[in-house]
Amino acid sequence: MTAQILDGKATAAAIKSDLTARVAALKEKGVTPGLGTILVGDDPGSQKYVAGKHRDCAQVGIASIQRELPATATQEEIEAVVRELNEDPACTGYIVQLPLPKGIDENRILELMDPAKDADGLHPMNLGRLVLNEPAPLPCTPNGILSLLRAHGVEIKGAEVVVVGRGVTIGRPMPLLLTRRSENATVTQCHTGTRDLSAHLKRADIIVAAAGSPHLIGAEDVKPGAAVLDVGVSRNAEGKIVGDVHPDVTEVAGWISPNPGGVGPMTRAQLLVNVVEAAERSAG
Ligand SMILES: Nc1nc(=O)c2c([nH]1)NC[C@@H]1CN(c3ccc(C(=O)N[C@@H](CCC(=O)O)C(=O)O)cc3)C=[N+]21
Repeated sequence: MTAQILDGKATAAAIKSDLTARVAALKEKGVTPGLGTILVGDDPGSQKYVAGKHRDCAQVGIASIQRELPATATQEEIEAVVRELNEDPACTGYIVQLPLPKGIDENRILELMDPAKDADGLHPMNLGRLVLNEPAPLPCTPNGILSLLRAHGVEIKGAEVVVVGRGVTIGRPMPLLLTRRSENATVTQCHTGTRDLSAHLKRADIIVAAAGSPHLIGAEDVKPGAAVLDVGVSRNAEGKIVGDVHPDVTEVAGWISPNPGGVGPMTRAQLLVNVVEAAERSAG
């Protein structure tokens, strides 16, 4: 058996085409959504992701507001830019590209953001709302994963889902989204402290691999027919993306997200969704 592709590129393109119409409708009401990005330092990966986000914005008609600071920027300098975007009416949503350089208090920066402009869904207020089942912008990668599964008709309701990883952007919020009544999945969260990862993986109908550990998951770990989402982004010596999922998994899985071309484009599409929804809320 060869797994069917969870095509993030195509699904993201469909989301963007829907957003293009919504942005046009907002503009007729006199509202232009604007996405701000704060990029600190010169990590080539981060520069590439941020550039991709602005390319997406141009495609759907969202204005771009780019702020770049050197790797030597101080906590105060970064906070000043956060305050500036909080005040800027042209900026309807923004993100602080993570990770920030060593020595910067990331959580303090995130707390300073206006939660109404939090395009990533990572502000503590919005993560709290997610825990409390209140409406809030949702974290982009977990929400992008759900959109990708839905778009391909993969059943989430009642599924056994194993999430590998406990990072703030994916691993921690992912189970919160999956266990809402609207999704009704059963979730096992695995991490580096898990005793027998393979035993958990073998039971999964859906695997979300967000450990950042190259080729952690092999064909022998996967139940035939399972849906496997490869969220890992490690890089090899040539700078090419190496996922958490070994290529052999294609032979046993029912569904697999390519990497690149799977979850990455969905993350970016979901970011645009958050920006447009925030602008629609403020337009009434
Ligand atoms: N505040 C914040 N929000 C984020 O959402 C955030 C972040 N910080 N820090 C880093 C991670 C990583 N991330 C990716 C987004 C898109 C692709 C993406 O589109 N990847 C392309 C390939 C790009 C390539 O070839 O390098 C793909 O998978 O097809 C990848 C990774 C967002 N992140």
